[in-house]
Amino acid sequence: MIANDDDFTFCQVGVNEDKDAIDAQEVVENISGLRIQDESVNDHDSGQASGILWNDKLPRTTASSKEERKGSLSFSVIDTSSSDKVNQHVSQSEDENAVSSAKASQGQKTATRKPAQRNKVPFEKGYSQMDWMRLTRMHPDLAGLNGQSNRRLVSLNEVKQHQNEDSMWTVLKGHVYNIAPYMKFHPGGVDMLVKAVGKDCTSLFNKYHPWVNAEFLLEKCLVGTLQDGH
Ligand code: HEM
Repeated sequence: MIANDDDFTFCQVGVNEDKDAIDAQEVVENISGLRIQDESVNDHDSGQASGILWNDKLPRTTASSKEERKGSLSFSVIDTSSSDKVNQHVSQSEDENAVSSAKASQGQKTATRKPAQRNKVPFEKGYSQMDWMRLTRMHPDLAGLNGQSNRRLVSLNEVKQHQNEDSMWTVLKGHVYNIAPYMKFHPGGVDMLVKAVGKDCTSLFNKYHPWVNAEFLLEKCLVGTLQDGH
């Protein structure tokens, strides 16, 4: 039954071991900060919530030092793919659940791994990711469209012209967003996000966090689609 134990290691947080798998899963889905790996929305949500919980106090570091730390891990996954995120989350919940039980099976590799240090900045009061989600629900025009359609084609030249306080446009994966409203909510900090303004930030975005579901996060900031060939 070791294999079964491994399958549900992170489900055991606060869960009676006698419960069957379905019960355990229900409980896990109700615990804030634990990830739910099958749904992109929840994936994104949990990534944010747990990220806030874990890393507020960590100092900001450069991308290269982040890589060094990752390289120093006994774990062989280096890139920041979604599966890496899953392991970080599992690792965290297992830490909280006294990993020191020292099971040595292969599936427990993640349990002994310390969560990677991250470059997150503490969010200001009122600027948590939950606050952002609330704002996206309540605000009538985050993109600043003033009635214009967000289905129009936008040239890169036009993107470059929007670099002021209220209107900061960027291109991400072919979509044009006004990220001005998101600035203070960005968990990586304003200083980082400001680098995206007026240009295509796709490669920067993918460098730091390819797992982030920006299509969902910035849905209400959509201004248009980047015109082919600018
Ligand atoms: C344009 C859309 C962007 C969105 C929606 C976005 C969103 C996010 C989110 C949700 C996180 C938290 C990730 C997590 O907890 O796993 C994050 C962290 C971060 N972001 Fe962004 N971001 C964007 C662009 C950028 C850009 C262009 C840069 C770099 C120039 C950047 C740098 C960072 C850094 C350094 C972190 C902290 C990384 C970490 O937690 O390890 N972001 N961002």
